[in-house]
Amino acid sequence: MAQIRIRNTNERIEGEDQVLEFLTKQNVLYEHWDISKLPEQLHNKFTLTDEDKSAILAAYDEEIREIAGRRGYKVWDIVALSEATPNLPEILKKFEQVHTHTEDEVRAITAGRGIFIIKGDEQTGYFDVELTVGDVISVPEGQPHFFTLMDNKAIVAVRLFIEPAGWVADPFEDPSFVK
Ligand SMILES: CSCCC(=O)/C(O)=C/O
Ligand SMILES: [Fe+2]
Ligand code: NI
Repeated sequence: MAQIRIRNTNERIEGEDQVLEFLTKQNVLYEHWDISKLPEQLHNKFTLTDEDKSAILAAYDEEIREIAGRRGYKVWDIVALSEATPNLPEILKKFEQVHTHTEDEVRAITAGRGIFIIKGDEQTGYFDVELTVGDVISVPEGQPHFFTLMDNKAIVAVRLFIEPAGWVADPFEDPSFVK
């Protein structure tokens, strides 16, 4: 279950209802998928074969098609990051720049952990969403954010897109943001 840390105040928000209420107020979709649907051998696997990726997409086919139908996503795939990922530092450098997308950024975490740092409303400022397995998040189009890994340095997520071109990030210069 996700936990929130508001960067300006260091306030933490925990608990399903409180996290859902906070993220909903910030226009960030937050849902859950049942992690027990994932074949056990994939629960902590971060270097995935194409068969592994197909098995994850098959395990969650119903959930994928339901959210895709509800929110208009057309394509989906798997992203897996770990210390075994070639060029991980370069990949993370890109993800760790504040950026926006011209469509929702939808991620369903199926293994590991990761943090989305999202620009909230004027009063809130930037907040961390610490995601774990089963968490599903959608950062709305145009909302400034960035992503980084947590201490375990590994994550697997289902990504859903409207645009077949997939992941396109537009850098967002934010003088108000200090890392
Ligand atoms: C685990 S999802 C990788 C991060 C990503 O795709 C993105 O756009 C971050 O903002
Ligand atoms: Fe992004
Ligand atoms: Ni398990």
